[in-house]
Order: sequence, then structure tokens, then C-alpha cells
Amino acid sequence: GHKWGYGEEDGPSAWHKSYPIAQGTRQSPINIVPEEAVYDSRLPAITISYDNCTSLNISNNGHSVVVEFEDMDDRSVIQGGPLENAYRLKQFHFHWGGKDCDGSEHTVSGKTYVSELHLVHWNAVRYRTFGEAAAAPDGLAVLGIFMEKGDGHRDLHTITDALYMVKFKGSVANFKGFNPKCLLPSNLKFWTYPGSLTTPPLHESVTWIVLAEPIRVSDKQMTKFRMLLFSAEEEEQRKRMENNFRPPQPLKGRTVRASFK
Ligand SMILES: CCN[C@H]1CN(CCOC)S(=O)(=O)c2sc(S(N)(=O)=O)cc21
Ligand SMILES: [Zn+2]
Repeated sequence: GHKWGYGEEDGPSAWHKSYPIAQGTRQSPINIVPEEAVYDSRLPAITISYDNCTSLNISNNGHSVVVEFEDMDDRSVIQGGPLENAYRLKQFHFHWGGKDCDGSEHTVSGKTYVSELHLVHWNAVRYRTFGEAAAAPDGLAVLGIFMEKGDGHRDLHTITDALYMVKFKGSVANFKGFNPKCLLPSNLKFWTYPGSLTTPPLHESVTWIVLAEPIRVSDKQMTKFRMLLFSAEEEEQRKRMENNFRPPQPLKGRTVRASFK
């Protein structure tokens, strides 16, 4: 697809030129205003079954750092909440800032977090391939987890200690045996709303499930994320990978539901 990024020329404010859906009616992220969210007592809890997940590799795609999973069967799925069936875990990745003043994509009453973790799942009940699901209105379910500054997260260090292997765009490294359930906060209360991918192609195919409780990440761990590069090894200019977040988009009449009062 067309080259896009997070810079002055190729950043979020320019994406609409190649991806007109950027100005669509269900774009993500959004600013979540808890007082305006509708508590829905009929929303079941979300159930996350990652016990038999199979992580494959960690890679730098020039936009973020991604850990991919084996997704040929229902070994790791999310279900419940707003979802009508089980969605298979495909990958997780992060968005972060250059300093601690911003970095997350979703905001809560205008509050930004230093980073945001996205666990991407696809509807393998209704769609044959991930690519097909990624373009379908009920194709994806992304679990968003805020990351706030604090003492280091024990299990996050497994990831931050591996980042040196994928410094450059296009690098891939073995990353087996990692189970992301260790990254979940203790409380799974959430907000949910119909939205989109927050990067091109910006497909309006995501049921967002954003957890209200953040996990903590240390300064040292954030420094390791910021040592990644947007650039490939052979490129002249080395650009640090930071501020790879899209700002909140218009709600356009959507309702945000809350699983809690
Ligand atoms: C850099 C490219 N990012 C996207 C790549 N994919 C979409 C196209 O694939 C066929 S995807 O489904 O893995 C997702 S989820 C996601 S976010 N930030 O909304 O969770 C962005 C992307
Ligand atoms: Zn994301």
C-alpha cells in the first residue's frame, strides 16, 4: 500500500488523501468520556482464553513492534462482552510517545497514557482469512490496554529485553513461548464501541474493547521502546520510533457502552 507514517508530511492529518475512510463515521481512536458512556448491565464479562496460545515471532514493521501468534485454530481466543462469537488472537503491538506527556491512542476525559497495548483478534467463525476479516464490519476485536508510568512490569521486561533484536524496520526474531495473559490488568472492566483500525488502511472493522484499568510500565522499559527505529538498516536518516499514535477521532453519534457503573 501507499507509504504512510507519523511525520509532518505522511502523518495522521494526511492519511485521508490515500485513505478517504479516515473521515468515515466509525473511526478510531476516540476520547472516552466515562460520564457519557452507557452502563449496559446485559453486557457479559469478556473471557480471555490464552492458555494454549503459541507466539511465533517479534518484528518491527516500520510502524510498531508486533508479536504474532499461530491462528490456524481456536487455541487463543477472546469472547463475551459485545462479541457474538469467539475471536482468534492474531498479534499484539504497541503505540507510544516520545516523552511521557502522550503516547496512547484512546484517551479518557482527555487524559493520555504513556503507551497503549493492542491485542488484535479476528472472527474466524464468519471469515476464512484474517485479511478478509480485517475488512469486514464485524471482522476484528481489539483489546486496548492503557500503560501508565510506574514501577516496571515484570512480564513486560520479556518484551522490552527482546526489542534490541528488532531495532530496524523489516527485522524479525524468534519469540516463542510468550503468553500475553500476563500483561492483563487484574480488573477486566471495559468500555466498548464500534470503530476502526487506527492505522491505514483504517478499515471500519473493529469492535473495540478498552480496559479501564491500566498496567504499569517503567521509565527504563519505555526508553527501550524508543530505541526502536522507523527506518530500515540501509536507510540514511535514522528516525527513532516514537509518537506512533493517531489522535482521537470524532464520535459521529456513536454510543460508548460501559461494563461497569
Ligand atoms: C501497521 C499496520 N497495522 C494494521 C495491520 N493490520 C490491518 C491490515 O491487515 C490485513 S492489523 O489488522 O493487524 C491491524 S490492527 C491495528 S490497531 N492499531 O487498530 O489495533 C492496526 C493494524
Ligand atoms: Zn494499534
